[in-house]
Amino acid sequence: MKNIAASGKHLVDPKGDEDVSRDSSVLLEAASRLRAADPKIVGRALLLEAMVNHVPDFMYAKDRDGRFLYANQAIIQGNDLSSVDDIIGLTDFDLHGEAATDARISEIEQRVMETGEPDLGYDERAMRGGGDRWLMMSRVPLRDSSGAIVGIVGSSRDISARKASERLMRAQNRILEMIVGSVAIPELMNTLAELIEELAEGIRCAAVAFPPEDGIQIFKAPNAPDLLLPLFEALSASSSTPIREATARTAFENSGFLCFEIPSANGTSHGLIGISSTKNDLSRSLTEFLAGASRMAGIAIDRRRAEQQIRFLLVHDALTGLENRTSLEGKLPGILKAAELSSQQVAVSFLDLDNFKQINDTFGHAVGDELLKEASGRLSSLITGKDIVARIGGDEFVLVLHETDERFEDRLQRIKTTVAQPLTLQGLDLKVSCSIGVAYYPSHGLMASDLFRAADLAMYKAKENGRDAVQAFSQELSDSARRKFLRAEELRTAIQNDEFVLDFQPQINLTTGLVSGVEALVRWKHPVEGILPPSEFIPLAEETGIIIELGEAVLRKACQQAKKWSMNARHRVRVSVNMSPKQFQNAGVIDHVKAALKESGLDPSLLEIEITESSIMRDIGSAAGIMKELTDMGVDFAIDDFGTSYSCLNMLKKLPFSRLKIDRSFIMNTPDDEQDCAIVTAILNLARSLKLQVVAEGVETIEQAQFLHLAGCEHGQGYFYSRPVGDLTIEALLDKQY
Ligand SMILES: Nc1nc2c(ncn2[C@@H]2O[C@@H]3COP(=O)(O)O[C@H]4[C@@H](O)[C@H](n5cnc6c(=O)[nH]c(N)nc65)O[C@@H]4COP(=O)(O)O[C@H]3[C@H]2O)c(=O)[nH]1
Repeated sequence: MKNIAASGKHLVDPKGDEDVSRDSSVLLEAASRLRAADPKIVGRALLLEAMVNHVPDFMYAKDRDGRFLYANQAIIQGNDLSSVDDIIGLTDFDLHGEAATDARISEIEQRVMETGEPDLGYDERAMRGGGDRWLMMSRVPLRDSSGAIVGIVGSSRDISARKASERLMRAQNRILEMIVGSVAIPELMNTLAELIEELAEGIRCAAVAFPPEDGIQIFKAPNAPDLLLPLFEALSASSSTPIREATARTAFENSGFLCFEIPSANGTSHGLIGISSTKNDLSRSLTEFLAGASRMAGIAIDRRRAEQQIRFLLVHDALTGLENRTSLEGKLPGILKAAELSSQQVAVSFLDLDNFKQINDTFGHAVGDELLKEASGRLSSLITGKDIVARIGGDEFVLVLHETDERFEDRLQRIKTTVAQPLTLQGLDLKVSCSIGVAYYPSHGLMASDLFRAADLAMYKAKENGRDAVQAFSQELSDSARRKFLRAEELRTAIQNDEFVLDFQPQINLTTGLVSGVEALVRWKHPVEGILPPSEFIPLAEETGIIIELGEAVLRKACQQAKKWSMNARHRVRVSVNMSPKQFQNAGVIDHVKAALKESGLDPSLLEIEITESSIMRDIGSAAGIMKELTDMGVDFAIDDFGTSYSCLNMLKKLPFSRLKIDRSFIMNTPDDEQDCAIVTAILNLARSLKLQVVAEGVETIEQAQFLHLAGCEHGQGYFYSRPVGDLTIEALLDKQY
């Protein structure tokens, strides 16, 4: 019999038969029954012991003083003991020292014994195996045959794995919450690092983020070692993301950290999470969790950045990063209020790049975008303090300037000059001027909307006056805008009242001297002002969009007249009709032409449409589509005013033109001006090699006609042959040819 009486405790010997503990009546009973040597009971006792020893849970019995009466094999092995004898008579304090006191084991056991209430299913940290080991404890009172509580029976189960996965789950939920809550990136990274450190004892975590601008942000959880810091700080702030990532990864790995990338939706990296453990190797479930957590962190950062971007775009222009109209309209009333209180002036100016549309159309949108960014940069560098520069549309900017020592007019002139400095974009040398209109608070308006209108009007005036200018608002401007508005209304009514008539100017075959075609030219038979030339109303019609309706009316009239002429073989002649850029770019253009041909019954080969280069340049692809559909029907196309705008010779090759009209400005000074003669000759050569016929416009003298004929030009049009005339005069002219 083994006695541990040396420790001064009451002991029981499981094999013993005489020296027994006072509190061990249960076992005494069992012993006495065993003594009776009932083989059945002995067999059952052995079976019971075998069962208890095979259970993986920890099972034990203790006496009222907390001394082990019995412990199964799981406990024996778990405490590095060799046999049950080694534990009998010991207390948890004997086994685990202060840890047992801290775990308040005897307190709980005493309560169970005193109250008789079992203590079931409580999670407790295990006293052995590190802080991550958890047990689920159950304790019930141990009673003797009389029902008296003589000790406690307990069992516990290792739930460390479940606890670990619960921790992972909690961490995962926290990350999900952060995704949903769109938390700020530093908070996300710090929380993430802390969550990771809490997952298991001995984990150290540091995280780095690569902000889109450049540089690096470092986040450390409490246990992350400082040794990583100097390495991260050595990272170059200006390096690109791949370099930052590679350097940070090396820093982590050199310090024995395992690295997880925080991927972004666009395939780059938001940052890295580095992790190491001072205790054991990282478990598989933990590394899997970290890989998942990094991906989730990536989603959280993507989401946060997208939200920031949306918030930014609400008040900023995406291309240039300048404030947008919403922001401007939000701020201006406050600025005006402050100006009122301080009796200051404010300048509200509209700035528009000259010929931007043409540059965009000619060189493409990429160049146009670069130009806008460059102009925005220049404008931003010129404003100070509370001034605002906003982009409110295509190439339209608004500047809100406060009073300074420099006069507003001088500042705006300086801004105009700076914007117009030459620049090189995608290998192209450009110089783009700008037009500025300005209105002053309070003299030109008290409300933001009035000032906007006034500045806009002034800007249009600057454009009208030849661009590259600063124009201040004035009452006269307002009056003329009003007149313009009324004129546009008049134009609309004129279309309803059919006040437009056509004149026709013959085009002459320079070899035969015969009429080869006529150009239809519109005139407004104004009820009060008499016949008005196109220069009086076409620009306004184009500006207001009225040209589309007007153009349709002209097309119909021209087709009807040509049809009428074609009924008489002598008068059969092709009619050229001008089509303005807005009309040509209008979605219904093909239908309009088809309708005019169908209504009149005109043979399409007797219709030629004249368009200018600017009509095409905006979208060569769509122009090609429109032209193809109409040329397939038999309609011809001529390129009008050739050489006067940004020409793209490539388009001549690509688009189905049959004729090219040399602008009057090149013919005007021939044959005296050698340069003009050279240009005309060059155009004729070009047309010849592209198999295009040529019409020279504005032929006024016999010398010009002779020069053109000798140079090989097939057709001429101009006052030398005939001014634009009515249909009857054309008929008379055609009759004369027979
Ligand atoms: N100095 C001079 N001028 C000559 C000579 N020969 C012809 N012209 C003028 O030059 C213009 C030729 O038409 P355009 O270049 O298409 O230029 C046209 C065309 O761009 C536009 N236009 C005329 N009718 C229409 C129309 O129905 N629709 C559209 N969209 N534009 C039209 O108005 C412009 C001016 O038309 P018009 O005043 O009729 O002026 C006509 C014509 O009268 C000449 O020898 N010397």
